[in-house]
Amino acid sequence: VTVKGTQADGTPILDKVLVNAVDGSVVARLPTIHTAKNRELHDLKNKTTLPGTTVRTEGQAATSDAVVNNNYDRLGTTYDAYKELFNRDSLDGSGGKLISSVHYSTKYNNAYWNGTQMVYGDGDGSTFSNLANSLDVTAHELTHGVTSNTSNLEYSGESGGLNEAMSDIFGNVVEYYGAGKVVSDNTWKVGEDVYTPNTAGDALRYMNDPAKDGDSLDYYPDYTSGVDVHYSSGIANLAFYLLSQGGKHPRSKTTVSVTAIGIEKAAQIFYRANTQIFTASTTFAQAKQWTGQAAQDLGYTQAEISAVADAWSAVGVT
Ligand SMILES: O=C(NO)[C@]12CC[C@H](CC1)C2
Ligand SMILES: [Zn+2]
Repeated sequence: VTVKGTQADGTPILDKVLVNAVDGSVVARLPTIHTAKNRELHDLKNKTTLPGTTVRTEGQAATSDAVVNNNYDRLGTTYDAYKELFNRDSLDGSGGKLISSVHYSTKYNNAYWNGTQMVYGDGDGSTFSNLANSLDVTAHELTHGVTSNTSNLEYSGESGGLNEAMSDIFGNVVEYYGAGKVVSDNTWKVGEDVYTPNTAGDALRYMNDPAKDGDSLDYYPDYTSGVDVHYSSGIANLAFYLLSQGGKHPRSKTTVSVTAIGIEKAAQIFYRANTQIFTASTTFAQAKQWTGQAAQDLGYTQAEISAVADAWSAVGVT
């Protein structure tokens, strides 16, 4: 591997060449490895016509807007997590741009992926503080981009719940990575760093006890097609939590006891399933089958493969 140059942000552009050991001649040149994070930040200045004014691109210095700088940094951490944990180079696996627009509308209590880019509201200061400052929200939105480039889980019905769950799951896996690969209560809370700034300890959603938010599902038999995808996601969120940490259903909807395999192995299983096996119409039952397949493909032990099935059984996916 030779260094062919450096990116705008100083990271090396690597050139992989195959060299004849006898005379040193180059036999073959392999594709250049993308190493840039490819960030492109826009300021909507509280309007709604995307993408807004370009205010910071990859390698550019910090601006005078802390929200822009924070989101730029969160995107960097998310890029790094996907590269280090899953060897994924950006949304599309080949260095695709990370386009992010902040200050969307006025007092907007939401953030979303529009099929091409991430969009963040400032929050109203009561329900949410600025959502662009949050690592798990940023990684949640970027993961919608990963999902749209891979399984492309349809954003309705059971696949829609799985789509939202992938974003909650990897949003928190990235938060775990950003915390120095340390699991804490926050690892299982969604949006806790920007949700209700005047109330400590609460969160938008709770992966370890989804029903705690008053709306999310934690048991597949309760699922109906009319349930919002942000609530049916709780079924898969809880399965991921139980697979990572072990234990039983927090509200005793089942008595299945799940053996912990740890968050990183659970993340590898769900990442491989979402990016290599899931289809756009994947159901919860297929998610159970295909996360089990992913664990097998990864060469995990029979006990670990069984733990995957147990985690889904624990949330009523038989
Ligand atoms: O699902 C979402 N975005 O795609 C969110 C998750 C946290 C904010 C509120 C709802 C954004
Ligand atoms: Zn979402």
